[in-house]
Amino acid sequence: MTQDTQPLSTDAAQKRIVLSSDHAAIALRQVVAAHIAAQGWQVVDIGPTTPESTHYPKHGEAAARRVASGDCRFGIVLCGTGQGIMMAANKVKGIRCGVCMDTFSARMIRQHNDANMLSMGVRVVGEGLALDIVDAFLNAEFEGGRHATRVEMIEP
Ligand SMILES: O=C(CO)[C@H](O)[C@H](O)[C@H](O)COP(=O)(O)O
Repeated sequence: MTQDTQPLSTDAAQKRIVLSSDHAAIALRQVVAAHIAAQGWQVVDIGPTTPESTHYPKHGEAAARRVASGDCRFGIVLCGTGQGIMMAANKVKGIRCGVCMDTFSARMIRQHNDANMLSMGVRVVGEGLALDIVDAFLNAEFEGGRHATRVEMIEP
C-alpha cells in the first residue's frame, strides 16, 4: 500500500465516487449509490454484490486505490461499524478516511481534514442518518489555510 494520491485524471473523475463495502453493508451501499447518483455523481460501485461473508480489508484498499490514483474524487466505504474498512483505506498513501456517525463530523472531516473518503457503519447508523452524513460530507469544502498545514503534516 504505497501509492501516492495523483491529480484527478480527467474532468469526469471530479464527479466520480467509488463505493465499496463488506457483506454487512451491501444494502446500505446500494441505497447510498442511488442517493448520490440522483445528485449527479457518477457512481463506481466496486461491490461486493453477493451476500457471502467477505473481508473488509480488501474492499477498503480497493476503493482507496481508486481515489489515490485520481480515478475518483471521493470514496465511500461501509462495513458493520465502519472502523475496519476505514483502517484499511487509510493504509493507502494519500487517503484520509474518517468514520462518521454524525453530520457534524462528516462536515468537519472535509472542512478541516480534507478527507477524501468517508466510512460508515451499517450496524451503527440507520439509513436516514447515513444519507444525511453523505450529504454533509459531499456538500462541505476544505477550508485550507492552517488546516492545509496540518493536513500536510499527516503525510510528508
Ligand atoms: O470490520 C468491521 C469492524 O471494524 C466490520 O464491522 C465488519 O463488518 C464485521 O467485522 C463483520 O462481522 P461479521 O460477523 O463477519 O458479519
